[in-house]
Amino acid sequence: MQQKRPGRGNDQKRPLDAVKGQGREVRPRLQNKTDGEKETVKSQGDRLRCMCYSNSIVDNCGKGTFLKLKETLRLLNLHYLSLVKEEFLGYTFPIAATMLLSGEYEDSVDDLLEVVYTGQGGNDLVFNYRQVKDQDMHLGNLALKSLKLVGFTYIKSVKVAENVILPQSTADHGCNCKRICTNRRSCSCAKRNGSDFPYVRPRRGGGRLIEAKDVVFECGPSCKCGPGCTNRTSQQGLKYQLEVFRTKDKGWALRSLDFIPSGAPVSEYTGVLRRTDELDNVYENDFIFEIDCWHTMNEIGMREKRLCNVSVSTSDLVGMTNNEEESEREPEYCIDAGVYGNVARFINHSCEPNLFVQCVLSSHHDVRLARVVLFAADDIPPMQELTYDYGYELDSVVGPDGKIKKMRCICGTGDCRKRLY
Ligand SMILES: C[S@@+](CC[C@H](N)C(=O)[O-])C[C@H]1O[C@@H](n2cnc3c(N)ncnc32)[C@H](O)[C@@H]1O
Repeated sequence: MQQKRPGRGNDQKRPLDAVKGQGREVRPRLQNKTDGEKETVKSQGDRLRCMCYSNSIVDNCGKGTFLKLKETLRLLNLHYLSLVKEEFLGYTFPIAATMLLSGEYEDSVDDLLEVVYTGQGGNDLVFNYRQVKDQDMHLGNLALKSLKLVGFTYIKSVKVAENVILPQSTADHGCNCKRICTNRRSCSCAKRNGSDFPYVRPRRGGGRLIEAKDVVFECGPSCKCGPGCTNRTSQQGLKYQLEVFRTKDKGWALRSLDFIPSGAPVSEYTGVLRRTDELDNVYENDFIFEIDCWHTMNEIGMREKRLCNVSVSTSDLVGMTNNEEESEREPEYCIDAGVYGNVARFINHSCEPNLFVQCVLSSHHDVRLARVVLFAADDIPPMQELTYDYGYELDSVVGPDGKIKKMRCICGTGDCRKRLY
């Protein structure tokens, strides 16, 4: 039996009643090497990668400034940790709360949006700053280790595996509108969405999805409209300042520092677009998202169709099958965010989520390879954990021993189903 992985599941039970933000996030990567009792971090090659808040980073500052800042931040950290002692009960200290870039490592790279953090120590500070030995697992490196960070590389858009061929965008996929699509009668992309635009118009505070749909057809590379077209909303990157934070019992999680209005796109789920059958014997990857758009549209398994009054014309779609046996099979493709991914990989499950999953087609019309985008299901106040319903079918997850695996859900909501799978 194949392992069922998160897909759109039951989140479509939450219709968007009425559809009523630039951020970067901190996520360092640490690759530990065990060398007998002593752990080391190889500085060169095994790089630590992170996305950072600009105000957490002081780059290339003079040595005096650097030391002063370091001390200030050390005190701030101590103060901060004493305030949040409760929250960090059970943690091994030190905990990395801030990361400083000193510009004193030969392999430091900072291209403004993305910083490659190369750890602490092992460089020749007196002579030429070159890396002369492996870094030890102490000081800042130890602080990162205590957060049990697992290595992954941040990618803003999906990476396609070598054996997956993404259909080319052709002229008949595109509309002929100029600059911004506004006429729902003449825009061919609007027509595919049931002769209307899926997003609220710009003059009404655009960029929010009006209702959850089986699939949203956005404008893409073959369209004549420009990048600012509202019908490209989910392609416009992160709008809200998102923060990866540590929970007491669910590991890492995601929240927003900004208010997010209902219907706003929060993040695409990025990772490597793979064939699902390649992952049949993979049991230790919690970051696989099955693209089950077609299955949801056809209520296959326990999936429920979207509550929308416009059905998608199948002539606009490719990748479907009329063969019952084939259609009952598990989704053919998935997004694997185990090694490459973005903030979305940190979003936990909730039985009463504040996000929902929306399949979006923009550069092609193959539903099996649709983009997976998370939208706000409600108005979400700042600092509230962001969650979606993983939609696992109970008893569908099997371990390497062939036995059904069960996982307790600890979302803590009133309607909690008590089991994740
Ligand atoms: C995609 S990851 C989410 C981020 C994860 N918390 C982390 O630390 O990287 C999914 C994993 O998070 C945990 N998780 C998420 N939601 C949960 C929930 N409601 N109850 C229990 N565990 C949950 C489970 O271990 C699950 O396999």
